[in-house]
Amino acid sequence: MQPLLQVSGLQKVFHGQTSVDGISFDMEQGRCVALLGPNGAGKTTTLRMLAGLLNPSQGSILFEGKPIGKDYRKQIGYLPQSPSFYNWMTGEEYILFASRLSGMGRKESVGRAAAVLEWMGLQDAARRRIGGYSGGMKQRLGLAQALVHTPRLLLLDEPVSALDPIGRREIMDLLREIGRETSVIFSTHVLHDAEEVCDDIIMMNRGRIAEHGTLSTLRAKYNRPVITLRIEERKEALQWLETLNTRSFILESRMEVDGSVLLKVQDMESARSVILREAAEHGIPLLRFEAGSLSLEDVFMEAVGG
Ligand SMILES: Nc1ncnc2c1ncn2[C@@H]1O[C@H](COP(=O)(O)OP(=O)(O)OP(=O)(O)O)[C@@H](O)[C@H]1O
Repeated sequence: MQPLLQVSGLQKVFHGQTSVDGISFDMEQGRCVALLGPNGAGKTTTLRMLAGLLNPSQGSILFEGKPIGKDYRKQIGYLPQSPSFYNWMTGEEYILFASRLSGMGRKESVGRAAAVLEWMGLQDAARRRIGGYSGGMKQRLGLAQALVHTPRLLLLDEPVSALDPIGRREIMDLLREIGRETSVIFSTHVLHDAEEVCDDIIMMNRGRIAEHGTLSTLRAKYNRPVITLRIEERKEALQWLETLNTRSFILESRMEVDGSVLLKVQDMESARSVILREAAEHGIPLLRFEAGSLSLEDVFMEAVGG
């Protein structure tokens, strides 16, 4: 099947500074893709190029196999990071305005605006001025605006980052629903949000793709055994921990915020038996011993060099 989107060597340079540095990826129809990365990674710039709002310095974007052209804007819905609204308009007027801008006829606009406002839970507020909406309501209105013309691809720039926990939950629940009906790319710097709604993750850092794959392939790829250990802070125990760090079966160790030590090990079975045997022999007061594997959070931190 032909990918919905084929991005190849996409680059954006602003005043000699490269913000997006030759990224390439394909996106299948019906997928939800999270563009995940820290501040300044190039997510907004990428989304603006994908939305056709910014010309790439180099590279190409093919939508259903064709270069993006005049009609492309009708195929996509875009919600910018900080959408601005006309506060004097009512929600309904704004959505009708957005639908007309996207080329829909008057009659069709009216029906579709009502449907999308209801879907976003704004039917009761539809005749109120946007100036009186909460942050969460404005974001739902932004989603309604992006969805009103039934786009084939929805591009959402950090749709939950400015919201309080309740607003965030509302939008995340809606995103999961929307993802069942439409292909979605949304940017976030929060891994948990990406995991919650998306099938695929593109990890960006410094304008490049650091990792790309489905959640399960990324988890499998980085499925390295780790042991988390916490001991009572006694001199002999701490000395033992220091010697442990120098052993060849430990690939890497890191202190966690709660005082635990996270040990990436070569082989779980042998590492576990050595550590437990030595702890028993030396009478090390273990407070925590946990055998597991790297979380996607660790993968993300590794990929972005955190
Ligand atoms: N219009 C512009 N002119 C000059 N530099 C820009 C412009 N837009 C973005 N940049 C720069 O490009 C880099 C990437 O910015 P971008 O906003 O795409 O990152 P981001 O991943 O979306 O980050 P954030 O989460 O902070 O929004 C940054 O260094 C930014 O300063």
